Amino acid sequence: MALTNIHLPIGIPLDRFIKKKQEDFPFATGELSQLLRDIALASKIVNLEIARSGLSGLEGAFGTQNVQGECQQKLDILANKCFIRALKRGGEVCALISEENEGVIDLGNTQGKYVVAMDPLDGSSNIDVNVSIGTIFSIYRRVSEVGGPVSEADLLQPGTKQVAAGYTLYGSSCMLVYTTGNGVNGFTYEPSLGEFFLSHQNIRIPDNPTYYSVNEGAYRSFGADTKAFIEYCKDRRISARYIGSLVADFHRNLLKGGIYIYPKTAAQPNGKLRLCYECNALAFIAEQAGGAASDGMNRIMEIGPEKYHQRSPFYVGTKAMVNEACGFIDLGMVESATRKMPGER
Ligand SMILES: O=P(O)(O)OC[C@H]1O[C@](O)(COP(=O)(O)O)[C@@H](O)[C@@H]1O
Ligand SMILES: [Mg+2]
Ligand SMILES: [Mg+2]
Repeated sequence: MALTNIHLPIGIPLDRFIKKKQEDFPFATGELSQLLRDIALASKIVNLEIARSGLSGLEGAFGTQNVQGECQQKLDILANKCFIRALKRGGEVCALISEENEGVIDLGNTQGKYVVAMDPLDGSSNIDVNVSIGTIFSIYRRVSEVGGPVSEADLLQPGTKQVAAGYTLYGSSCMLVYTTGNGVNGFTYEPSLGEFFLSHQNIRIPDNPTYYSVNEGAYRSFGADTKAFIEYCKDRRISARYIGSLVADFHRNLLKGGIYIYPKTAAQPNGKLRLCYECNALAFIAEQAGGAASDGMNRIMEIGPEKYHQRSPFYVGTKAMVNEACGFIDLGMVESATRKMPGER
């Protein structure tokens, strides 16, 4: 029986939901379930630190740069430490890659079956201004021998090999949204009980796009195809929304319908976002919710990563919109701003 047909009551605690879902896999041994709980635990701690960062002196820059030359914020560093510590102590993860670390973080858990790629804090430019930010994670089964050394191949797997992925959104409420390949579910954090509860069951992205999200401040550096697609969205009176936190922009479009775009530009020929710990996880969620994700030419999850921090242009959201955006790129037509959809008068 298809898993998505099993309706668990709204409000079920995350722990019970994970347990129930595990029961559907007779051969499951519980490691992935425990790993998801470890991520939920770290998310609760980070959520608390974000909420009081204005009082605890955790706002502002840490004074260091990450491998991408970006100034690391204190909360980038804190979130990174929280997740690394929770995954190390959880024991299920042997190694991970993080936006905030150049190389592989070997957790010393040689018996760990899983590896993780994570963006511990997404939307860093919004940290100090009380705008929604998030954490993004992708989980893979290691390909090297359990008990042996971690290999580069463990961390450079295509998105199609994800066994689970998701994000935590630190916004007006804290939410954890994830998939294990059987639909997408969202859990809202209840601070007074210290627990996540099922609030958004079997999320499906609406087919009808309500929003398009792109940083139009960079419009002049976009290619003709991207400009044409934006004009096309305006022609269709689709509303523009751009928070500048990928997780928050993605989450809105996931619930309301729409597309998030971070295209290649003259200055960033591969775009800005990172394939391994930003694009792949959201692509998995989008596809599991009936949407799509592309780099403009290829399905994001089929791209074989060559480097931990490699960037990729990113088009994600409502399937028809992503296909349309790719259509503009295909044809690379300048005049496509007036192009009509097939069958559209
Ligand atoms: O300011 P820009 O160029 O629009 O970039 C905003 C994008 O960069 C990001 O902040 C990159 O992520 P990090 O904050 O994790 O580095 C995304 O969250 C966001 O969508
Ligand atoms: Mg990010
Ligand atoms: Mg980040």
